[in-house]
Amino acid sequence: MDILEKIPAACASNVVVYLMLVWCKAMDCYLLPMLRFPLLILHDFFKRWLFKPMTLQIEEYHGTSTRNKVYDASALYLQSKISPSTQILKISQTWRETSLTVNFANNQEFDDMYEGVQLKWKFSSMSKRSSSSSTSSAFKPEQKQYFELVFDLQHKEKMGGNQSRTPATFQTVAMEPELKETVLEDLDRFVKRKEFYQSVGRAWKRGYLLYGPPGTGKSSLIAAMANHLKFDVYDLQLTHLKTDMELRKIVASRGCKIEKMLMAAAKPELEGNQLTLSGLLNFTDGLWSSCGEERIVVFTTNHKSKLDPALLRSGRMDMHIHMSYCTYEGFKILACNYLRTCEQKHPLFEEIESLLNKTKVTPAQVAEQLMKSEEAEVALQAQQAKRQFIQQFEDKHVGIELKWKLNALSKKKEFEFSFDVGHKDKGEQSSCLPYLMERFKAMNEEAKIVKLHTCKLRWF
Ligand SMILES: Nc1ncnc2c1ncn2[C@@H]1O[C@H](COP(=O)(O)OP(=O)(O)OP(=O)(O)O)[C@@H](O)[C@H]1O
Repeated sequence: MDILEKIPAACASNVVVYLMLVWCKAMDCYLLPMLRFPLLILHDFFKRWLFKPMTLQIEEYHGTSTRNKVYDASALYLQSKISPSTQILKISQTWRETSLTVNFANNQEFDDMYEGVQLKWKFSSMSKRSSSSSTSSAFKPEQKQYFELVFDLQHKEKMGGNQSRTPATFQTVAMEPELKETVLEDLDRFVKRKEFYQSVGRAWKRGYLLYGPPGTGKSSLIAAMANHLKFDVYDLQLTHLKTDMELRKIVASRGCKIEKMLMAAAKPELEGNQLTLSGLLNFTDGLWSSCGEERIVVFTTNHKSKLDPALLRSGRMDMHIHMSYCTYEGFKILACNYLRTCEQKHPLFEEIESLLNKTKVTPAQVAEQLMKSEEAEVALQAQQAKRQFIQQFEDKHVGIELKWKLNALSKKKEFEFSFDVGHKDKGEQSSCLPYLMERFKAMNEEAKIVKLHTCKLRWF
């Protein structure tokens, strides 16, 4: 009886196994091949839908004649990607060459992978129209060659596509606390006021001018501003641009691709390049009107006085921020950054405060000293010692404005003394020594410990 009951169950399980085998066979032989095509289309569709490309363009030349190091490094790297399976290559050999030169062919592509991110490289080369009217002897490449590196936008941070995000923040930038507060408030007010700008019929944009000597933190402040607002920075070295056309192209090609952009444009003095004032004004004004999102432009210069007032007027440069030499307040921030002496006041601070009041030293110079040791004591002593040995002063003598710098750290213990070249006759070397010796006497004690070897004249 028991056996009779089990027979239908065994048959049923056999049938199920048989049906499964038939199903698998059918899937393998008929259904999967039939589904493959629609599945591929679906896969492609979703991939394309989800894939937002980010392209890094790496040109061979920066400006007109300076080679781009990133291009050379990319070319070297991609040489290693040439394999027996590479389908196209450009081969050449001149009469003088003994071996073949292998190069990339136009539009040649390479697939690549970086930390799990799918990459595509593309090489492009195009002939440039040579301007026969040009009389300049400067080197001008006949081919424009560049690589494009494409990856999904979502991997931008990993790929370092956001060049702007340096670690500087408002907390780490050494500047006067009130000025820092004013800049922060101004930025926050600006980003909150989209409707306000619309209601008064103005483009939603703000311009800042950062001016001051090299190494006072202008670039650091730009990074801090971008990090605070989570904006992308587009860095533009105006001295590298040769024509207004190049500037216009930048606005047209890149300007609007970056949402929430902070454009940092360095050195708008227009000295030594062919950009014109109207080109620069069109650029700043055009940048706003061509793009809908909020825009911030920060110009940086070491010489505000050399800028045209038209560029400085409110509406173009709304806020002018003077970045100056290191004050005691700034020093405390740097000491906190580098030595973590944020809460406590080190016994050497008082002496350093009085030395900072007497000398001009940039935050970059202070930071360099503080980096020399992780030990607060050692770094602060180095700081104090350096302040005693490097001193810069400005002075006036027989109606001439003078700058002098005493550097007892350099091997020769030299003393630099400079004045405008127009006063060359009055300031000749023979008369500068007695003048300086007299000034030494009037100086603080630290200056006296330096033995004067040379009086080096520099024209500026
Ligand atoms: N105010 C500052 N606060 C914090 N760090 C600073 C400051 N100024 C300079 N530094 C340090 O010195 C380095 C150089 O400074 P930075 O490039 O910001 O100066 P800069 O004023 O932009 O100079 P340049 O006019 O030559 O472009 C920075 O990387 C930073 O480490």
